[in-house]
Amino acid sequence: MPRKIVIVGSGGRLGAALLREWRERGEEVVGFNRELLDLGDFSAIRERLDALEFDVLVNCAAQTNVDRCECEPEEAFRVNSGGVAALADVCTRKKARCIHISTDYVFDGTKEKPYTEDDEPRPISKYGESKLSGERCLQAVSDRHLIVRVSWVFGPDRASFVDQIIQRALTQDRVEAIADKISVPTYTLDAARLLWPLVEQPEVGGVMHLCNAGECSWQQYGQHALNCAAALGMPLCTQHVEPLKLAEMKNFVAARPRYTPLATKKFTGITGITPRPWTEAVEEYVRTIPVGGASA
Ligand SMILES: NC(=O)C1=CN([C@@H]2O[C@H](COP(=O)(O)OP(=O)(O)OC[C@H]3O[C@@H](n4cnc5c(N)ncnc54)[C@H](OP(=O)(O)O)[C@@H]3O)[C@@H](O)[C@H]2O)C=CC1
Ligand SMILES: Cc1cn([C@H]2C[C@H](O)[C@@H](COP(=O)(O)OP(=O)(O)O[C@H]3O[C@@H](C)C(=O)[C@@H](O)[C@H]3O)O2)c(=O)[nH]c1=O
Repeated sequence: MPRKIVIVGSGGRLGAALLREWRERGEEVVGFNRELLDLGDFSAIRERLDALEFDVLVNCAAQTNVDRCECEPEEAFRVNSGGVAALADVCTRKKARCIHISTDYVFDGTKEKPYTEDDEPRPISKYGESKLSGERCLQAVSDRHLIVRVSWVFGPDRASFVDQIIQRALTQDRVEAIADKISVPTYTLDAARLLWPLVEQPEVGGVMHLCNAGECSWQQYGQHALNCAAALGMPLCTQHVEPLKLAEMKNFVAARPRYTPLATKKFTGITGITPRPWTEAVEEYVRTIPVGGASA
């Protein structure tokens, strides 16, 4: 029987990539962007989705502005937790599977080895708390549903740290990034390829970590992006990313965890696939950016 897939958050960085990539594979995929479906409007969620037939719903929508979540926790919980509960309810009633995207920010970052799915989440920001609460809403209704935690998402559908750092180096002599905060980038086009086997395995539920391989600081991530841009002949004003300390980021409202690489052993055990290194993914992505500069 052909699968019908709904993507919620199809206007975002990850959701837009999943919609396009999976449609290109010939899959039947319907997307809801924020205009079509507001996650804070629980009755609209019921009305829109009850009227649709689908087998799998992938939720990529979230309030992802970490500092805004800290200042507006009610909105953060309404969208990142209440909205997820409403989606889970619709999916459970329709006997559809919900694949919900979550984050490395559910962890406090005090560990010294990559976080596994068995590690206890302990968020240190309202964003992290609201995302963990969303996970728990999903887990409360059915263990058929799947939570996929990703980290440092980048890709062609919305500018992110890679684009910002290249843009800065194209216009400024000095570029800085935080050197004492470590995680793993996740390329949206790789995520589209890697998530597909999980869509095809309805028996896989619970929590799963998924990101590219390796780990880096924000400075190393930015430095690699600049190395790739320089190798492509982009007219950079500087090719070096200077180190900053997390404690120096006085404009950050929310606390950020220091060390949140995600271990992907469980994913590899289930699918037989090892994600490629983040360095290769960044290199491929930077090649797609026009030589004149990154998108805004
Ligand atoms: N970005 C990252 O580095 C990381 C992201 N994640 C998680 O991955 C997922 C995808 O993130 P990503 O694609 O990068 O983020 P984006 O911010 O690009 O996408 C999120 C989408 O959700 C939409 N949205 C926000 N509020 C609402 C609402 N009330 N109702 C409906 N839609 C809403 C946004 O709308 P609009 O287009 O109007 O902004 C946006 O299109 C999220 O669950 C996020 O928590 C996890 C780890 C890292
Ligand atoms: C990394 C960095 C960011 N910034 C700025 C850029 C941006 O405006 C602001 C916050 O940066 P980021 O958005 O990259 O960082 P942050 O908001 O912490 O990003 C998070 O997003 C959420 C959705 C997640 O789930 C996390 O995994 C993580 O990717 O700080 C710097 O000025 N210097 C830096 O070195």
